[in-house]
Amino acid sequence: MNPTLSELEARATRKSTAFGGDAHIVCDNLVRIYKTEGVEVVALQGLDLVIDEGELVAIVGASGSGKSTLLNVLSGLDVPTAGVAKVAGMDLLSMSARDRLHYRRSVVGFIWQQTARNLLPYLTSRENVELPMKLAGRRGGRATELLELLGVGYCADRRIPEMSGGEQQRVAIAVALANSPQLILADEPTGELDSETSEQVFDALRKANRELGVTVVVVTHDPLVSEQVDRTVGIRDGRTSSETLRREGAEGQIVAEEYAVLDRVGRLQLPRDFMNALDMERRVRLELESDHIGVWPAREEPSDD
Ligand SMILES: Nc1ncnc2c1ncn2[C@@H]1O[C@H](COP(=O)(O)OP(=O)(O)OP(=O)(O)O)[C@@H](O)[C@H]1O
Repeated sequence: MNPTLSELEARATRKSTAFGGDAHIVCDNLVRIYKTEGVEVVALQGLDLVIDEGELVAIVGASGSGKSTLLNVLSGLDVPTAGVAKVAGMDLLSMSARDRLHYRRSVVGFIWQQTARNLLPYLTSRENVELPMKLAGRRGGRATELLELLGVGYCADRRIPEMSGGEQQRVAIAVALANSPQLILADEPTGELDSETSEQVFDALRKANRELGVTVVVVTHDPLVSEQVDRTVGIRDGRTSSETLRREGAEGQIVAEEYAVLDRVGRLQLPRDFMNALDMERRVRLELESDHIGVWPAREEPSDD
C-alpha cells in the first residue's frame, strides 16, 4: 500500500532531524568559499561534524585543509557560505548581530596560538580574566578561583610580559572560561611551546573539560595533544576524512582505532597513502562480501580471500 501524505511528511521530518540530532556541535554539509580579487577558494567543501556535550576533541589536518576556517565559524567570527552550523542549539548562520555578540561573549571561549593575541599586556592576569566578566555585566569574583584551578594562581598579580609562554596560555584558558562558556575552541594552543610546557597547557584544557564539563575542540599539529584525547578528527580538503577513537583496553592500555568517515550518501575518502600504494586513481572496483567491502584498483582482479 502506498504511504499516505502524512506518513511521507512524518518520514521527511524524521530524516531532516536525524543528522546530529541535538548534539552540542552539528556541522552539516558546511561550505565556506572565500572570494579574493575574483578568485574563489573553497575552504570547507561540505564538512560534516557532530560533537557531543562534554567531549574533548582534537582536529588535525595538513596546512590549508580548513581547520582554522572551521574554528572561526564555530566561534561566531566567520559566517559560512552554506550548510548548517549549530552550537548548543544556536544556528550560527541565521543568528542576529545581538545574539552573535552574546554567543561570542558567553557561550564560546577562544584561545589563539599566539600568546600575545589572547591577553592585554598592560593588565595583570587577574584583570585579564575579569575583563570579559565586566564586559558581560558580571562581577569578577571567579577570576582568582579560575587561575588557581589551572595552576597559575601565583601569576594573578603579574602582568603578561612577566610570565612564560606556558603560563600565559594557561591564563588565556582562564580568560576563555571567564563567562562560564559551554564550549572552548583552541587554535594550536601549544604551537609556540616546548613539550613540557605544552603538557601543562594541555592539562589545563583537560581540567576545564573534566572538572567544569566544558566541551573542548582543539586544532593541533602536536601529537602530545592529539594522542591524548578520546577522539581525533582528521580534515582533508575541507571535509572530515578520518577519525581516531581511543579507549582503554582490558589491561589498562590505550587502544587507538582509525576509521574513515562515511557521509550520509556513502562517500568516503580513502587514505592517500593507501591509494598510492596500489596505484588507485579515478576508478576502483568494489565487491560486497558478507562482512566487508573489497576495493581494488580498476584493472586488478579480486584475490581469493
Ligand atoms: N580570509 C581568507 N581569504 C581567502 N582565503 C582564505 C582565507 N582564510 C583561509 N583561506 C584559504 O582557505 C583554505 C583553508 O585555510 P585554513 O586557514 O582554514 O587552513 P588550516 O587547515 O587552518 O591551515 P594551517 O594549518 O596552515 O593554519 C586555504 O586554502 C586558505 O588559503
